[in-house]
Amino acid sequence: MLLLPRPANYHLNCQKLYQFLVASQKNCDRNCSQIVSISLEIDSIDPLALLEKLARPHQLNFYFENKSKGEAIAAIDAVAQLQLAGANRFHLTQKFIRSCLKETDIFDSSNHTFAKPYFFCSFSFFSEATADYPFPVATVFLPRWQIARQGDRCVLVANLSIEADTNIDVFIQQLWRKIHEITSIEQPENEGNHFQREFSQVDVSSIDRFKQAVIDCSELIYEQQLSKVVLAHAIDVQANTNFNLFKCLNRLRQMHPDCYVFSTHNGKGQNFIGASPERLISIRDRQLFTDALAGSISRGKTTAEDTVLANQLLQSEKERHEHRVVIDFITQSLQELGIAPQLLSPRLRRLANIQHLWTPIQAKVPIDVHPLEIVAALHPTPAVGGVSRQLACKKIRTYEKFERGLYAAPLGWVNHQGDSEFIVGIRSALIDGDRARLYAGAGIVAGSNPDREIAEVRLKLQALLKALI
Ligand SMILES: C=C(O[C@@H]1C=C(C(=O)O)C=C[C@H]1O)C(=O)O
Repeated sequence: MLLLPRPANYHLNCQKLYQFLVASQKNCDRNCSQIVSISLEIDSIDPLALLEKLARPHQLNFYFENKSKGEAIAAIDAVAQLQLAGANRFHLTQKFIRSCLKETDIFDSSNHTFAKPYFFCSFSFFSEATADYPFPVATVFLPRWQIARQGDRCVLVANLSIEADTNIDVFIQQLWRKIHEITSIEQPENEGNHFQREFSQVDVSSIDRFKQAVIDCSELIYEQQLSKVVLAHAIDVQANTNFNLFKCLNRLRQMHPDCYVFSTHNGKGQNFIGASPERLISIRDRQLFTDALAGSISRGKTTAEDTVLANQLLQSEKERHEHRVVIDFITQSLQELGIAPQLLSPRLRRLANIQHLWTPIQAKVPIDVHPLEIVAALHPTPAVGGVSRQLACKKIRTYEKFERGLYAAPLGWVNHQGDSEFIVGIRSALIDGDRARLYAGAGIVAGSNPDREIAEVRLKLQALLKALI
């Protein structure tokens, strides 16, 4: 007997759902449960507003938005999750996804791109992290609640566990209640003026240390031991009140509409957030897109100044070399996986405060190559690591006196049919109550100048800081 009426603003055939649940329950043994993934179209709501309303401190969550593409997705709480340490993390994540899908029955009444099971993943830059870093080296989860908006269409996915003795009437009743809660969420009012918090800021290690590292690495490059290494810098910000994550994310998406705004929560109180311009992979129907993004210059204050700077960037030997190294690495890594990449024409990626050299790369993915195999092969590209990869990573460990953690690492999702989207977690911060650690880096190649590299890093950090305070 269903106690709550079915809300009018979504479309679901109750009888079919009932039959699906009964059939799915038959797949449960006495001692094991089955996951049911139920998707339905609902009236358009803001996934960030839902995240704000439903996120709980002890639960995992994930948020991803690209405003210019009109796509946003929030994933809240986990029905299945895996947290890993160690080198085989991409492969083990892939195995986890496969075994989870085997135990999942799918009911989709929406036919929406973001329907059916999606797995949300975050990885750290290195395959080992210091013990006190708050995120594991790999996290993957199938969310209990997922809401996604694409254009003006919105889909809700509930991934729930069903057991042999689950009462299906009660199950459906609880589902209705939750859907009712979700669909009655009020949209937040548009934030007015920036609320200016008081804060102090310190460099995690000194600027002189960063500049010395640039000089030392330049020598290694001169000696041809390395051809590129990306060195990062971090600042610690202490505010007078806790950071309001949702306001920060809202500002990030307004200030950087053409970036991927992201946030992931570890279920223990810390969030890793940012606005990244860099896509590691995007796969839809086996069509892969990836970005070579490296080589930077600031934006001009006037159109004329902006054009002068853009031309300077396009013509700089040093910046072009820094960019070329990334293209070569991506091309070769994809070829080694049996994928034939096609380079699109090089262009500028113009962001609010900075512009980059950008070459989009596309390819067809063979049926037997999983998105996480591509992530494993590409990470870290020389846009955030260096060449040779192994030596560059060793030097990064030597020169950077802080844990990179999730900074510059892959973060994204894989779905039930092998579509996927991963970005590189740059222009990012680790938020912990009233404290934030902000990260940014710059590529060092032959001809790099320590003062200019630190200026570039500061430019990137300032853009992020502006959204947080
Ligand atoms: C490493 C970062 O950015 C990378 C470095 C760039 C450069 O040095 O020109 C440009 C884009 C990114 O590939 C960062 O923002 O932290």
